[in-house]
Amino acid sequence: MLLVVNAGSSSLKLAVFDAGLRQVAEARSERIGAGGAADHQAALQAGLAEMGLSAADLRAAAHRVVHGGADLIAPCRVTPEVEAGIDACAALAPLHNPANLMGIRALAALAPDLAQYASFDTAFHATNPALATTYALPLAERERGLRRYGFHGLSYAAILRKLRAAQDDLPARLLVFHLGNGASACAILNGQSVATTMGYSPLDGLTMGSRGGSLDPAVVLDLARRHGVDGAAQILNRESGLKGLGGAIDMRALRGLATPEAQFAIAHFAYWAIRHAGSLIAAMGGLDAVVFTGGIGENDAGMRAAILSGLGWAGVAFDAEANRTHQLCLHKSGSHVAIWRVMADEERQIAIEAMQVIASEGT
Ligand SMILES: Nc1ncnc2c1ncn2[C@@H]1O[C@H](COP(=O)(O)OP(=O)(O)O)[C@@H](O)[C@H]1O
Ligand SMILES: CC(=O)OP(=O)(O)O
Ligand SMILES: [Mg+2]
Repeated sequence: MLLVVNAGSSSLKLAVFDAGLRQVAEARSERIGAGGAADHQAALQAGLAEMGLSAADLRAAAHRVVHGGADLIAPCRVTPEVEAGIDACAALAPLHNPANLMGIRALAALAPDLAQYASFDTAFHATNPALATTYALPLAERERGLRRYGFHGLSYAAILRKLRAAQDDLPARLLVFHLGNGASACAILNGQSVATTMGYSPLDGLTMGSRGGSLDPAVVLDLARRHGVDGAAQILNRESGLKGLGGAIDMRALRGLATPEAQFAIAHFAYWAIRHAGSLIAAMGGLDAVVFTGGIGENDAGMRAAILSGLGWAGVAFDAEANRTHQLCLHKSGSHVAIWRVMADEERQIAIEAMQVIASEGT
């Protein structure tokens, strides 16, 4: 059996797949270190116990790793070198990579002989052209790896897999919104990522739960001068976005608040999703289909309606009743653009990728 570990900064999602890629168990723990499990190792142990499994039952484990940098662009076995590579990217994804490493190390402590694999959120965007990934910075800075990478790639890859399974032809120009706690959008042209809203780190792009999305770099300089680099990082990663504007990270909580600030935060989220969509549609030279995924994209009909209403100019016409009742197909008949709601499926994607690596090892 294959254990998939999706370790977040304060959460741990586990899923277990059998050799036929059937999901046979899952467990989720939240608020690690803040009222939940004491640490990731305790959460892992509790999760395995909840699923009635011990480390001895497992054939392998596979992890979501958010930032793989320029080198880690394909799923692989976790070796000391790979661990060092993940560690080297930790400063670029401070909410994610340290937690991903904790998951890997916690499991290694429980089961030292277990084969572990990693899949990278950045890998899907390795097809972006240099024009899209290059920051117009001096060569010496670019050579240090300052460039756009993009994230949520496991979710985007899962969407393509599901669309391919459901229909013969992929739409040529596909815009996907992954709207969860972290949020991004991606332009997928002929099945390949060509542009995405996140950049060097998962801070860029859309308004998010506690990250503000795109802003003028001079704002970062100002924050760093006033609060120091660590203080600025704290503000940008944990105190901005919906939390900074509306007082709650969580979209459901924000909708419950119903204050003018909360309303403004929700409107800001939709407005910037539409603005960034315009840029992504331009990068593809038009639009044939839109997909929503992630906790907000899948469940918040009001947010979908707000974003789709702002994309009428691109030929998007949605069926309000289908949207309100969370159908999988949301376009009006006659819409030039198809609109679908697709469940995020990062865990199965990680399992599939790990199985492919295992098969290529011939073990
Ligand atoms: N029914 C719902 N209505 C509005 N927002 C929702 C709903 N269900 C979940 N969400 C939002 O989805 C977000 C979490 O998305 P999710 O993809 O689970 O996050 P993560 O990035 O941590 O995996 C939160 O803002 C949460 O409030
Ligand atoms: C990359 C990223 O932002 O991930 P998440 O949505 O899980 O925070
Ligand atoms: Mg997520």
